[in-house]
Amino acid sequence: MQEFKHFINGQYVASASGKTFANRSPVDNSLIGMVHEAGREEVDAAVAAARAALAGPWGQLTQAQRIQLLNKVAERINERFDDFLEAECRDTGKPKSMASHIDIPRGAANFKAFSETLANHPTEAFRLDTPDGLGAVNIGHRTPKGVIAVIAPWNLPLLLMTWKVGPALACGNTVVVKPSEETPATTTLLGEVMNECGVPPGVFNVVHGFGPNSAGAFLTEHNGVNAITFTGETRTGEAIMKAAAVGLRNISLECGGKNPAIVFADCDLEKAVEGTMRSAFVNCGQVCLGTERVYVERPLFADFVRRMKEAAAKLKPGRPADAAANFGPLISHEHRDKVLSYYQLAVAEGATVEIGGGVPDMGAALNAGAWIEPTIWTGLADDARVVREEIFGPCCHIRPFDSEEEVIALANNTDYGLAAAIWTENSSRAMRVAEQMEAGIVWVNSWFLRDLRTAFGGAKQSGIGREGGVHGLEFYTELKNICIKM
Ligand SMILES: NC(=O)C1=CN([C@@H]2O[C@H](COP(=O)(O)OP(=O)(O)OC[C@H]3O[C@@H](n4cnc5c(N)ncnc54)[C@H](O)[C@@H]3O)[C@@H](O)[C@H]2O)C=CC1
Ligand SMILES: O=C(O)/C=C/C=C(\O)C(=O)O
Repeated sequence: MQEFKHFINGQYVASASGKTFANRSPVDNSLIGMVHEAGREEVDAAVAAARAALAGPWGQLTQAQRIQLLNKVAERINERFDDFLEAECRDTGKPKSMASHIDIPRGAANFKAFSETLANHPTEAFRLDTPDGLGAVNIGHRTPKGVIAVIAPWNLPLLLMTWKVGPALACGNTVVVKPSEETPATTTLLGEVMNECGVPPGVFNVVHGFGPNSAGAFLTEHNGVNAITFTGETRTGEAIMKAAAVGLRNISLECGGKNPAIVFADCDLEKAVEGTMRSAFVNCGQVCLGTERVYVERPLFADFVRRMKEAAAKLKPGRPADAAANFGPLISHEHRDKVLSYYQLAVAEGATVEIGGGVPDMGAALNAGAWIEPTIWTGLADDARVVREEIFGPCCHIRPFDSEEEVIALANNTDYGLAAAIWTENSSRAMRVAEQMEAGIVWVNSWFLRDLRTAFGGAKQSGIGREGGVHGLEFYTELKNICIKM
């Protein structure tokens, strides 16, 4: 049986308390291994190691040397692709066909993308006139923020953790990562890769555990942490913001969404159905960018619903290694209970269940897993809780609309503002509507098409700040202005 230890100062260490918790497979509830739960002692040690590394060899490296090391990390992840794939799919139950195209390649690419941005980013400079005619020059100088706490979720564990660790390290910071208690494996494995690549001890540290009154809270409350970056639920983001208020530490929050897709009658219907299917059901609907509200122009509505039902009926659940499977389980029984409570609520709120709505019979070998049916509803009111709250499961509500003005108002009628997708062949309309979306990311005729140089983050309750490309520099570095009088 596997044992997941903390990774502190370049070494795997057990918890002094001896406290562990079980990591179970969402596929069949079998025991994957035992995870050590960090107490304050381990969090203190990890933060101390990260602080020491800042002042030690890591702090002495040039930017070019750091970038070289991080490129090596990316290459090593690719060399150990199968190890990462196996670990990620065991923890999450997601199909290997998906993780091998999204999670693991992005896990490696995240270390390269930001290094390139950084290497090509110019320094700000302004010349200032002065009364003596000699002038002054202002030069922007960036330094690392210090020790960054990375609090990561379980839905795309390697991808979302490295999306933060890559830029943090490229900017010269050190990190202490707290992966989700549901998915300890790939973050633990990354420790091995860091050692194999010669990243100095203390630069990358990992502590395992839960949120409140456990590793997550101990880390975010720690006064040796200079800034906190988080992806996960909005309410957790609020708790982290409170912790960060003590000592005025910076935060970057990427939180939930209740993302709309808008399908105009002039769209390419096949592409719109294919894209909306992916956005609602990939990763069993556990993607913060995923679509849970679909608005379809009335002439197309019935046909669109029919096609979505047909496509959803063809989704094939199965074990990660099953090459024919394209639909995994939810992350846990606890999360399935939450999603199923929304399935019941939808019926109570008057939905027509077009397909799904329950738990599939997966057979004796898999029935103990956290399997759930892909579900489509129609007929709910705009103020139904199912239409307003983030469910984070494989489900969406489809509603007709009659005009552009109406659908813009409907799409924006949400507390969240992460992403939106617009399907139309009319590019003027696409731009007009995209500009009016209250969201951090808008896709036109696509979904989850990522260019890592672009800004990523949410409006309203979907987060604070932007990461990606040069935008990450604002969070991961301290900008100092040096004014030189001539
Ligand atoms: N990417 C996203 O937007 C994600 C959204 N979610 C949403 O969150 C819901 C709950 O899932 P969870 O995994 O429980 O999300 P969560 O937001 O509670 O957990 C995410 C991370 O934060 C940590 N954490 C929790 N409370 C904390 C605290 N007080 N201080 C510091 N760290 C803390 C967790 O241990 C985990 O590592 C899901 O049902 C879904 O709606 C979950 C995962 C990802
Ligand atoms: O592509 C990225 O960098 C981030 C994607 C984030 C999600 O899909 C998520 O948080 O669910």
